[in-house]
Amino acid sequence: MKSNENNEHNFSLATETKNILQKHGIRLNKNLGQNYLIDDYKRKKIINFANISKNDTILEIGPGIGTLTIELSKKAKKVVAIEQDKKIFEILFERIQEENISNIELINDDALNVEISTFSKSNKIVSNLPYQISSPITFKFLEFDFDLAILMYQKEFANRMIAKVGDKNYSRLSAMLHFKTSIEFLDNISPQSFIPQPKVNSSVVKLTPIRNESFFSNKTNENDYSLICRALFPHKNKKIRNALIDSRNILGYSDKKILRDLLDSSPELESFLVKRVVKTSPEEILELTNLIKPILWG
Ligand SMILES: C[S@@+](CC[C@H](N)C(=O)[O-])C[C@H]1O[C@@H](n2cnc3c(N)ncnc32)[C@H](O)[C@@H]1O
Repeated sequence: MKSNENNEHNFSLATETKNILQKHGIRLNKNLGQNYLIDDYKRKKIINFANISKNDTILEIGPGIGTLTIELSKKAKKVVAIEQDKKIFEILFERIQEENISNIELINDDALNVEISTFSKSNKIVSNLPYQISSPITFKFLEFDFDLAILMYQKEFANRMIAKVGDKNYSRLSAMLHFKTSIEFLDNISPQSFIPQPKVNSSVVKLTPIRNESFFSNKTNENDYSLICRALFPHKNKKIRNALIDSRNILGYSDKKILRDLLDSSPELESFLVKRVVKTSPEEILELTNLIKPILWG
């Protein structure tokens, strides 16, 4: 077992990465999530998970000095890579020129500010994400029509994405992602696979968007569902009735008694109100949203 684990690492990338950073006098910036992959074995695995062909255009957020980017460009038709850090962008730009690579489009910007039309040039996403933007960038991905995404997140975040109803990690994130994408755990990556070593473990997951959006009917749009999730999940171990009352401001009620009386006077809500949030599936939250909407907001 131990020797297998050791075979699962190959740090040949470490010297190359350190040399590039040293040559340009770069000190990596923790605030930008700059932990660079130095494990060649894990790099190969991540790229293989994406099953890339010459028809694929790959979106990469945070290419850094090109650790994944250059390998991706050898397999894909094109790579669109968005790097926020100007100095790091320049290093990668220079590498691409020196190696005469013509199929990487490199953009120097905050990925959260880049138009979705730029994202949608790609059909696959492969990224070792900057963890500080995990949530907004994941929701941004879900605004366009891609085939699959292979993404690295902080392990705890990945666990919250994957968690099912009743799990201790079941969260607003799990409930929000549930109707939009299927999520598969692929691999764990330990801090030794990066420089500098992060204080957290990482996981690689695969997202496959769910394209049938009929679950959000005219009656209940996604915003209503999202609002109810925002109200429920800060109190996920409480019963729905108490969670809603505690989150009355989110629901637009300042008076506790008015909201409590409204909820208690609605027989159709009765069976929901006594359930614990953590035991309520996304389908049930959707049903609750449908019922509660006319009661709370007319
Ligand atoms: C975890 S590192 C990954 C680097 C490289 N892909 C690797 O695997 O070694 C994340 C990269 O994202 C960049 N970054 C951070 N915030 C960003 C943002 N909002 N938009 C685009 N790039 C960002 C950082 O500068 C850093 O280079």
